[in-house]
Amino acid sequence: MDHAYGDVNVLQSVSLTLPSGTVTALVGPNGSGKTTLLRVIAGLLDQTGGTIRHRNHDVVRSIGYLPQQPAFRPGFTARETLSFYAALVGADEDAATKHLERVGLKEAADRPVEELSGGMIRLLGIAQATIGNPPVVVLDEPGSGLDPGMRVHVFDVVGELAANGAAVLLSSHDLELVERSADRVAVLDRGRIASEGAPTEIRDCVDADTLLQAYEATVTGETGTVRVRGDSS
Ligand SMILES: Nc1ncnc2c1ncn2[C@@H]1O[C@H](COP(=O)(O)OP(=O)(O)OP(=O)(O)O)[C@@H](O)[C@H]1O
Repeated sequence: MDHAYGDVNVLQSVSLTLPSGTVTALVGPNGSGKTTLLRVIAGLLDQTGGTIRHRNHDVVRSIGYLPQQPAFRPGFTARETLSFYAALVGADEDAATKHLERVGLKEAADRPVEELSGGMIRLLGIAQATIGNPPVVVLDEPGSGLDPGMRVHVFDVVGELAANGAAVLLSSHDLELVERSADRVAVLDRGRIASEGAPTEIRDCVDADTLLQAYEATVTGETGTVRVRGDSS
């Protein structure tokens, strides 16, 4: 698939298969197009070329999505917020409570969302993305802003979703955690998939010992500079 913002091509000939029961991690430099790709897959942005095919048609909710910066309407508690989303997808209050517990928000369930920390908001976003058990779950940097313990927990939760049959696609800059937890890795570089496969395959491709080494050998560009495509004027 392709995507362009105006006449700036940001995704070019990206082809990705998300098998059920697996976690695929999308990694790549800042500005490489990860968020754009996740938004296209989630149906929030139109692709300018190509097709997306889903195998599951008979479900109330086909895709769950966590945006990079989740935000919730103030004035409601975490539980009320999630119950609202549960009702939208035909799930009940118990499901909302279960999902809050799963992401570690049991004790914060009755706090208004405006009193939650940034990390807690992300956890609520993950609960929101997974309620109704969508067969495809797309998470934009689910571990960002979380403490190390919580980040590992979130990757464990993601692993459980896959174990229950979901196809999960997440973006992350935490290559160590990705190497440990993801079944498959796709390296996006300047809008193209530069490498894709199991972490061991990505490493073997460039004869690297770690995913980080493989990543450094795969992506182009200088460390410390962000490549910007297009003209903002
Ligand atoms: N709404 C927009 N209009 C125009 N250009 C955009 C828009 N959103 C993103 N871009 C550009 O598209 C490119 C890819 O951005 P994107 O947010 O998809 O990257 P990313 O890989 O998710 O980056 P990061 O790791 O920093 O979150 C960048 O060059 C960015 O400047």
